Amino acid sequence: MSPASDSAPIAHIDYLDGLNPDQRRAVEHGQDASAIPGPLLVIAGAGSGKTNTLAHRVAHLLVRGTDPRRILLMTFTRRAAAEMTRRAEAIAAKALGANAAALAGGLEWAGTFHGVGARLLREYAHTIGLDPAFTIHDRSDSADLMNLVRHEMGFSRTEKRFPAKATCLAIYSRTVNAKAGLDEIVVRYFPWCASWQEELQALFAAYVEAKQAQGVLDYDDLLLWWAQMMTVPELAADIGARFDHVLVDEYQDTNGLQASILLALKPEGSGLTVVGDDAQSIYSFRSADVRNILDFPGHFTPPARLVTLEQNYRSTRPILAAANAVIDLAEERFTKNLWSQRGSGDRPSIVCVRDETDQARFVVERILENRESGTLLKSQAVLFRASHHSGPLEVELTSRNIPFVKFGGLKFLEAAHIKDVLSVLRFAENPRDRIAGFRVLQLIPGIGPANASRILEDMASGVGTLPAEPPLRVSPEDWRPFVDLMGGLRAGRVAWPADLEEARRWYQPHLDRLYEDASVRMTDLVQLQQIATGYPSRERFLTELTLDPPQATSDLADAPMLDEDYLILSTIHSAKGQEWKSVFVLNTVDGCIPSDLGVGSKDETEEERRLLYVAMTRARDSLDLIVPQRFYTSGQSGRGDRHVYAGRTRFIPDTILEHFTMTAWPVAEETGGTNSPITKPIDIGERMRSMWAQR
Ligand SMILES: Nc1ncnc2c1ncn2[C@@H]1O[C@H](COP(=O)(O)OP(=O)(O)OP(=O)(O)O)[C@@H](O)[C@H]1O
Repeated sequence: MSPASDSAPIAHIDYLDGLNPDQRRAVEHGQDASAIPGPLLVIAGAGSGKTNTLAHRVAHLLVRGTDPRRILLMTFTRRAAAEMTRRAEAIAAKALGANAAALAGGLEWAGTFHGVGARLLREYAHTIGLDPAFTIHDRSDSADLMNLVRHEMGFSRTEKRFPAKATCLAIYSRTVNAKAGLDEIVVRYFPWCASWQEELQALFAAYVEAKQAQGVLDYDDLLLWWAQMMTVPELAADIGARFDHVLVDEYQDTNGLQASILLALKPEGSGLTVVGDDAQSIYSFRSADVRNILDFPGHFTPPARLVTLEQNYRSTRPILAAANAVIDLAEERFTKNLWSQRGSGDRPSIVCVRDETDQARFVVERILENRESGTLLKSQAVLFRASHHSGPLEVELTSRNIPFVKFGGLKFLEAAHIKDVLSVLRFAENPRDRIAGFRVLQLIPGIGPANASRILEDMASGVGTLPAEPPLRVSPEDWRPFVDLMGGLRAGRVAWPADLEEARRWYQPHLDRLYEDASVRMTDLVQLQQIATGYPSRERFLTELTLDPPQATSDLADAPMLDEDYLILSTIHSAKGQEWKSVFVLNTVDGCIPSDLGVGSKDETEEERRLLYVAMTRARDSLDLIVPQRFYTSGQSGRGDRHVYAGRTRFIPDTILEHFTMTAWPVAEETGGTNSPITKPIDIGERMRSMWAQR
């Protein structure tokens, strides 16, 4: 098998016409070979058409006759998978015309690593000793179970404070995802927990046992179990043989486990395509390892073919030049400098403002000006490092009646009433799931933690069903409807999604009793029901909602709301893969980017630099980086105007300032000061220094 020659003349194929030569090389990789092609790594710089290229590659495979069911496509979010599928199928359908019926059934193996893992584990459950009805714990459920085990082992009563449940879970998760030893992870990332290593080891062993006894898997398990399954040669061969092509998007944000799964699926790399940009690797806190992408070619003999996409279609030249200057200061990377044909435009601005209140006022003013001159709110985005950075802006937007949607940080599924109803369904799906059962039982008047524990223990050691007679201190009127509901849900008395309606009806009186704002919460539950209609079964609903919860208020909105115009607020992490005409970055100061928490090690600092790069490369035409000069410190009442001064981010040192325009806001007249016609600050400091310059 010989890979397509890079110099081969490009044949005319209509649907590939819009691609540039590099994109086309990636799309057509291996098409001349009679066998499945060898591995391909596409390094796609920001805005270079990664999504476009991957969608065309999948479409091209379909057009050339690959069975869609034999394509495994893994993306970072389920939403990205859906979008990629839609685009690939549309391109292929257009190319195939009347023959497009062959696509029916579609790309059924498109999803996230976790989602695909969950599906394979259910299919192979019997072979690997797993209950196929396992339920999946989200992070907060996992932390609750960790806490329960921690408590049962007596660690919560130790004299010296044992690490909190969230820390325990973070240590556990890092260790398994990075495929590293506990000692290594503790010493490197959690040195203050070093004296607890033995206890942590015992805790994690008990946590794993508890999960198995209850038939639950946490997020990490979906990868861990899958990776373990792939170490059995017969299973690895069987699963690998189901797919001719395995394509992975955003490869820079995969972790060691994901890489090992991929290599086990396709040890020779045949049919393997991974796409990513090492300069945009920003998820190491989830154990993503930029080395995965850097080391990918060398896993194979001969090494994977490398195609690099460097033409940026998104940003104007000055924006790209500034972003290039920022990432140029980074250490190791594949990506060379991106270039753009998108004419000239303004250089990005660094806007100094007094504080966060002025920052919010500045942003709102500019956004409204942009709207006046024809840029929809939807084409503008405000990005920030941490969800809480947008607080003052949200206040300003609300008071001025400007609609906005916030990505990242919305905790719809963590709201108590949503969790209550989902727990009812989960408990029905898997009566061994103690965390779900513990939550649901305590909704019933008269049942507290001790009573709930006892009922669950009796269930675990007995027949596995709820007792028909009410437990002590519980009235039959409260108990019987619950037993009846659970029995019905277990037996599948009504079809999905009507069982969610049943659960909600049972929950209604409890909601009214437990919450003052029951009617507001009810609206959320109605929304949950609406979301449910999009899933084929209860199991798929629970699995996918847990794995890829709605990210933003817009994910939950009704269709009419989506037609309206609204501003986008987003954490930089959640802005990944998106683009807007006009982008504002809040708090471009040291302490925010890089975050105080992100400057422990050189690797962490490098990742913060990439975060700024990701933020900057989201902009098409205009980019404002805002630098508040001072921040009010909270929690210090009675001392008046307490604040700290902040400096411009270290990632934009003086040496690259030539790529930016420096401005200040408000200009003097707006502060009620002088009526100076000067709108840009004069560098008096420079004049002072030049007085002493050697001549
Ligand atoms: N061959 C092409 N010709 C014209 N425009 C293109 C081409 N390829 C991609 N584009 C446009 O470039 C922009 C960026 O594409 P896309 O979102 O696929 O980039 P990306 O590589 O995924 O970016 P990032 O990694 O920064 O999120 C889009 O507006 C897309 O329509």
